[in-house]
Amino acid sequence: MSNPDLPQPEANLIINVTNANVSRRARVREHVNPLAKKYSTAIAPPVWTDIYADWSKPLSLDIGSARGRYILQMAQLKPHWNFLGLEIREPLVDRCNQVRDELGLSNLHYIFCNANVSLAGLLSKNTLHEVTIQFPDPWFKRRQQKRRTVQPELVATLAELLVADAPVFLQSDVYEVALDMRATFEANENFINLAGVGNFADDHTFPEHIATERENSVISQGLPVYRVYLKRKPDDLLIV
Ligand SMILES: C[S@@+](CC[C@H](N)C(=O)[O-])C[C@H]1O[C@@H](n2cnc3c(N)ncnc32)[C@H](O)[C@@H]1O
Repeated sequence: MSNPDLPQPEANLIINVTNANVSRRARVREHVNPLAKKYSTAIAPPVWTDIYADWSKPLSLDIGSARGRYILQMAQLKPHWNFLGLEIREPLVDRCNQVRDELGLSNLHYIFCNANVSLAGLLSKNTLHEVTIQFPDPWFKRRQQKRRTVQPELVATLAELLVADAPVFLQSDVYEVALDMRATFEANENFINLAGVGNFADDHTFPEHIATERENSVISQGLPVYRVYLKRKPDDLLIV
């Protein structure tokens, strides 16, 4: 596997991500353990109306936003939406918000936090319109799998925060991780796998998608990507 922190091919880059702001890369650790004590405290939610120019726009959440390029581009492609990235490596978040400011984007924000600890307290119920979890850290060893981002508690939180019919898009190049993410969402009765239970999604099922950094790297190496596309059930079918 290539190191996602190294510069990756940018064949699909169509949006304003200048060489200047791409090349000033923050130095960061490759992985952090989300179960470490220093990541165990939930952060206080910001005042959202201070963060976004228009908080009434639909909100798209990217969990594990890393260097932030995916939502940086999506925020420019879809100015009628707000975009939020959650990332556990603080220097990346600082750099992302700096780039956001340089580009003057008022519909984009990144927060340093452990999503597994902080997400539940960050947003109110039914305020989230879309979520993406793309190429999460794989944590291959069995004893380390509790460190994976997609856990039943996170999925239950998302079921509460998402609006009815909101899309959920998951991707991984690691088959076991994709299976695990799919099974964890399918085990929660508030989500429907649009490809049918036990299936992965076809290639381009998620609307208006721009490839992430990791996705570009994997595709350029000719490796497979496993995708899961789900929807949060309508409210009248919600199980609480
Ligand atoms: C392999 S990178 C994928 C980056 C990006 N989504 C992409 O597709 O290019 C996974 C990211 O998730 C972050 N991460 C891991 N656990 C996290 C957690 N509990 N909360 C927030 N971010 C987390 C990691 O620091 C890393 O930046």
